[in-house]
Amino acid sequence: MGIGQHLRRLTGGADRSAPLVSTAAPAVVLTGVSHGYDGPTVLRDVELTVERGSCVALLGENGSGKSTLLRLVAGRETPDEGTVTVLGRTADEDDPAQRRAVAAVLDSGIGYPDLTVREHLLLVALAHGLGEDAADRVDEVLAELHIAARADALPKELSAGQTQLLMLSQAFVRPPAELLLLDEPEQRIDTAGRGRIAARIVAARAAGGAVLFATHDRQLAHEVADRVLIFTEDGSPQLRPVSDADTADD
Ligand SMILES: Nc1ncnc2c1ncn2[C@@H]1O[C@H](COP(=O)(O)OP(=O)(O)OP(=O)(O)O)[C@@H](O)[C@H]1O
Repeated sequence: MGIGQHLRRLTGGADRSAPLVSTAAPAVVLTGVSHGYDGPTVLRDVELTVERGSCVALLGENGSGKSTLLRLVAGRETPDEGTVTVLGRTADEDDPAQRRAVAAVLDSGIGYPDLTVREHLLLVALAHGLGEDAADRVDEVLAELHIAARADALPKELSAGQTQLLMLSQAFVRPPAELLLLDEPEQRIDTAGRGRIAARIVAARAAGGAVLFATHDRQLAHEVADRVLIFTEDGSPQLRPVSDADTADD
């Protein structure tokens, strides 16, 4: 399938008449959120507000619930109890207004095995309305994240780190997101690449976006976040200033 067909499938059903996302509401509000799967409760009575222009790093050991919280905010899961609102609306990844406002990189699955790196990014740029500026924007992001040399490669031809860079590039090639959700963006990325990702997160905040990201890299948290949400075994993460990042078990 070519990029044109993918684009028609991606945008064909979009509801362009959807009301604009509220400009006054905080980027994210969790109220009394509890959630679990088949076993013990993973998140318990979570309260969290993330304002626009701020960045919260989610810290905690493996299995403590960081990805679960991100999926709830992305509207990919519905909490067992409580409410999750994004820009004033109930979190829902199928809400067209939220699809425009939220950029989420939560897993490493590449969407289109038959599209090259450049075509992936072009598809995202066009789907977000960049029109005739799309190709230039793609070139900028390819250069900025140092993957231009692999622009014509298919996903199966990429290294693990290059795959991660492609995933992250999709969040940066579109117009600045009002909310950026990243699950361990640093994974499989070399030191220089981590610096470039840190710069991108800082730029997203400076443009007025909110950022929520899970990480095992406390240094990255110190560089880009203003607060940390420290996950513990009891499922009730604690919000702290970023200066407390080193108290997390991770
Ligand atoms: N789809 C699922 N079905 C059942 N249990 C799940 C599912 N997803 C996550 N879990 C469980 O929920 C708990 C929290 O998982 P989660 O992925 O949120 O942790 P995490 O903090 O992101 O971990 P890591 O640092 O390893 O990525 C774990 O015990 C995990 O096994």
